Amino acid sequence: MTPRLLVGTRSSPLALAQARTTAAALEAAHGWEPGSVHLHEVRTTGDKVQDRALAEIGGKALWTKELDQFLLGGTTHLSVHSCKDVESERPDNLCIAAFLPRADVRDRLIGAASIEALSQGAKVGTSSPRRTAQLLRRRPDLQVSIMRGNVATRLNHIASGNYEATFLAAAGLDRLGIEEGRAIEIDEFLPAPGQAAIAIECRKDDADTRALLQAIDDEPTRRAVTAERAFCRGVGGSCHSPVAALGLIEGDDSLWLRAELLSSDGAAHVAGEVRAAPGEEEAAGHALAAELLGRAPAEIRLLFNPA
Ligand SMILES: NCc1[nH]cc(CCC(=O)O)c1CC(=O)O
Repeated sequence: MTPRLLVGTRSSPLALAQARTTAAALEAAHGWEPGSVHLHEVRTTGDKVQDRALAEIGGKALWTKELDQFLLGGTTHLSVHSCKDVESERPDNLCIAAFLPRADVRDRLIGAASIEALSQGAKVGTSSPRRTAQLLRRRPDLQVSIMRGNVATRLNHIASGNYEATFLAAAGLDRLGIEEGRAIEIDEFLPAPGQAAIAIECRKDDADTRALLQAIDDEPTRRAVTAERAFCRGVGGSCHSPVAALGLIEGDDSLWLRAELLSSDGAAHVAGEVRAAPGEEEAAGHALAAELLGRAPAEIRLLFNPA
């Protein structure tokens, strides 16, 4: 069977699960035979480098560059990404044409019943500057060291005692059918911008694919993530910055955006919130970014590069 569409995806188990979900959503929305959307697996820079903190590599577009090349070269029609891993500044000729309905936005703590229950000075593994800062803010005694690899690798590190605990996104664990860990409430650990959302990109000038993707776009997720990403762009943040943001749609249809910036060791912290009417998400994200940067002490400001 000739594929209707070719979907670019990374080949980690989580990426493949997300790509299959996307393919199934497209097939269902358009009444296509199951299996008519095909996957094209792509290895990204982020997949190739396993031994260093990604922040150390410092490169941009670690999880997207190679997928973009297949998309822009016309091999694939669309790319499926964990929205959290998609830089807030993207190539001009690409667009996020659909978001799948967002999953559980919380982080789960693996290896301990709660943050308080971690032993004094425990070694906690994560490569996320946000999780590191949020954790040290509550538990400055802990020793945070870099932990990388896919979800299974990270769980193995805990099982084998290399680290006492780690954090993983509930969304990723759920998509892999893994029940381990305790969810940390968002008041305690505000998630990363875009966490738990799946972003589907295509070429801006590919009207056919855009129309097909329009059918599976989830409006509440789009509104929330648009505000979170605008906030992130406004502060000049990346996956290397201790930044958190979460939008929620409220009963009156307004968007409630909460965000925080931290210093690397969590000692300094600024947080704020804003509400936005439909269509104002982008502006609200930018306004909150300016407000928080304006209030942030120097040790936070130096971590960000506002435009
Ligand atoms: N940075 C890696 C990454 N990108 C997306 C997810 C999980 C799924 C999601 O947030 O959508 C993860 C792993 C994790 O943070 O546990």
